[in-house]
Amino acid sequence: MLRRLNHIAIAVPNLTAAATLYRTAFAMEPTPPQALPDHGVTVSFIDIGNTMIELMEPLGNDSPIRAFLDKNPAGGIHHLCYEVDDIIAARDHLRNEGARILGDGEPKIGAHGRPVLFLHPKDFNGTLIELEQVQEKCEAVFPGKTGTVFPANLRKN
Ligand SMILES: CC[C@@H](C(=O)O)C(=O)SCCNC(=O)CCNC(=O)[C@H](O)C(C)(C)COP(=O)(O)OP(=O)(O)OC[C@H]1O[C@@H](n2cnc3c(N)ncnc32)[C@H](O)[C@@H]1OP(=O)(O)O
Ligand SMILES: [Co+2]
Repeated sequence: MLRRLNHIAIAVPNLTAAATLYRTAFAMEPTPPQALPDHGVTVSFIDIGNTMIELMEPLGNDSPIRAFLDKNPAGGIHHLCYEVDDIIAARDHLRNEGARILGDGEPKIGAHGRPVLFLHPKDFNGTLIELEQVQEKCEAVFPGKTGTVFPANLRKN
């Protein structure tokens, strides 16, 4: 079911400081900050070739990463994002296997303009998992919305 690792997400208390760290320490250029109010985060991505790093800062009072940062004030690895061919088929299979799908169970458009879902970390060895549908099937899940917010420099397919 799983294809490539799309990104590793790191929750950070300050996105500007984290971007500066990656720029100076690793000579990598993060994408400009992208505010995603529907997800309660502001993100920057760093393409390292075989995957991406997602730096995330809380946005708004109800940010889903707020409690995580309260427990890890300096930041930390927050989730892994795997690509899948068909997010609805993956969700239904995982639900049948007993996994909890977070939120209302319906995919939302993620940072790359593709449908995403999250799986409860307690069902996956303490690891929060994001599933992201690969580009070619997006149109079937969200007609007309494919690629609307996906930065051209991060398109893989
Ligand atoms: C930018 C868009 C998108 C993309 O396209 O890339 C994103 O990445 S958005 C990223 C942010 N969005 C989300 O994380 C959505 C899904 N997350 C959630 O629904 C919640 O964060 C959560 C996973 C249900 C946790 O809820 P929270 O209220 O923060 O904590 P709880 O107390 O309910 O946690 C229960 C339990 O789980 C442990 N936990 C929490 N977060 C993580 C984590 N990231 N990794 C591993 N474990 C985690 C938490 O410690 C609790 O454990 P116990 O203390 O043992 O009870
Ligand atoms: Co993510």
